[in-house]
Amino acid sequence: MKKIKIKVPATVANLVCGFDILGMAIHEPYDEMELKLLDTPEIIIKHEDHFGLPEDPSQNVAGVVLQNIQKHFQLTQGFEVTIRKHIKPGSGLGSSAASAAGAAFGANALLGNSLSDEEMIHFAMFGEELASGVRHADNIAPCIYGGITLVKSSSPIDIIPLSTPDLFVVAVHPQVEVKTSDARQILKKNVLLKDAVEQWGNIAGLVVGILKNDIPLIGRSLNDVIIEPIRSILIPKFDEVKMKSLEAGALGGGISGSGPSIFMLAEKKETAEHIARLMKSVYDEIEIESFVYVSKINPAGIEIVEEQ
Ligand SMILES: Nc1ncnc2c1ncn2[C@@H]1O[C@H](COP(=O)(O)OP(=O)(O)OP(=O)(O)O)[C@@H](O)[C@H]1O
Ligand SMILES: N[C@@H](CCO)C(=O)O
Repeated sequence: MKKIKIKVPATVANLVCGFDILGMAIHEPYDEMELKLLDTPEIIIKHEDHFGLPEDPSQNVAGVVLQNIQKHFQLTQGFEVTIRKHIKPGSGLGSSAASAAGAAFGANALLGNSLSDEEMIHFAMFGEELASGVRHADNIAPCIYGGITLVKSSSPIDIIPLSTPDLFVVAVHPQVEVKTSDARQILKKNVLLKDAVEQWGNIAGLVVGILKNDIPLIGRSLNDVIIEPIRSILIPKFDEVKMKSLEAGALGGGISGSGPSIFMLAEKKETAEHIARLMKSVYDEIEIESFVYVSKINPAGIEIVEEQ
C-alpha cells in the first residue's frame, strides 16, 4: 500500500475528574488526513485548511511523529501528509492529538501494520509533547482505540479500553484560544489530601458507571474538585453554561480537555439539542462566536476511508 485516507475524530480528554487519564472519542468534528509513502526520505506536510499551522515537520505534531518513526526504524522512505483540519487548534477537542494519532496510525498502515496500538501511542505522544510540553495520552488513546479509554500508565504505556455508553455528547467551542501548555502552567503542583480523596471517589465511580452502564452513577461522578476550579476562570461564562445545561437535563459535564470547549453528556437527543441551543445563546449574548456540536461517543476511533 502506498496511500491511505483516514478520518480522525475529536476527543474529549479528562472526562471532568480524570485529569490526564480518561478520554473519549466523539463523531463530530473530525479531521481528514491523507498519507503517502515516499521513496525518498523527506517528510512533507501540507495543510488544506485555513488555520495557518506550521508545515515545517519539526514544528507540526504530525511531522514529529513521522520523524520519530522514521528515525526509530531507520527508514529510507519518507511520508507526504495532507491534513484537512476541522478540529480547531487550541479548542480542547484534541486537535493536536488527532494529527499525532492520525500520523502514527497512517504510517503504521503504510508500513504493513507492524506496530501495536501501544507502539502507535508511544510515537503519537511525541506530537503531544510538541503541542503541550507533556507526553500525555488521554486524547491519543481514545483516538486510536475508539470509545472511552483509561490511561492506567503512560510510562510504560498501559491503556484500558472501557465500554461505550449510548449517550449524546454536546460540546460548545467559544472562539477564545486556550493553549494546553498555558492551561497546564496555571495548575497547582500539590493537592490537598481531602480533595484527592474526593477526586479518587469520582474517578472510580465514573469508571464503574461506564463499565456497568449505570447512567445515574456516571452523572454523579462527573465532578472535578482539583482542576476545574482553576481552569474555569480562563473560560468566559463557564459557570452559566454548566448551570443552564444541568438545569436542562444534562447528566453532567465540564471542561473538555484543557478548554475552552465545554462538554455535557445527555441521554436523549432532544435534551442534547436543547442544551446546544442554550450554550450557543449564552455566547451570543456576550457576542462571542461559538460552534456547537451534538454528537455521540465514537466507538471506532480512526476510520480508514480509502487505501491504495
Ligand atoms: N497538526 C497540528 N494540529 C494541531 N495543532 C498543531 C499541529 N501542529 C502543531 N500544532 C500546535 O499545537 C498547538 C495546539 O495544541 P493544543 O494541545 O494547545 O490544542 P488542542 O489539541 O485543541 O487541545 P486539547 O489537547 O486540550 O484538546 C498549537 O500551538 C498548534 O500550533
Ligand atoms: N489532559 C490534558 C488534555 C489536554 O490536552 C490536559 O487537561 O491538560
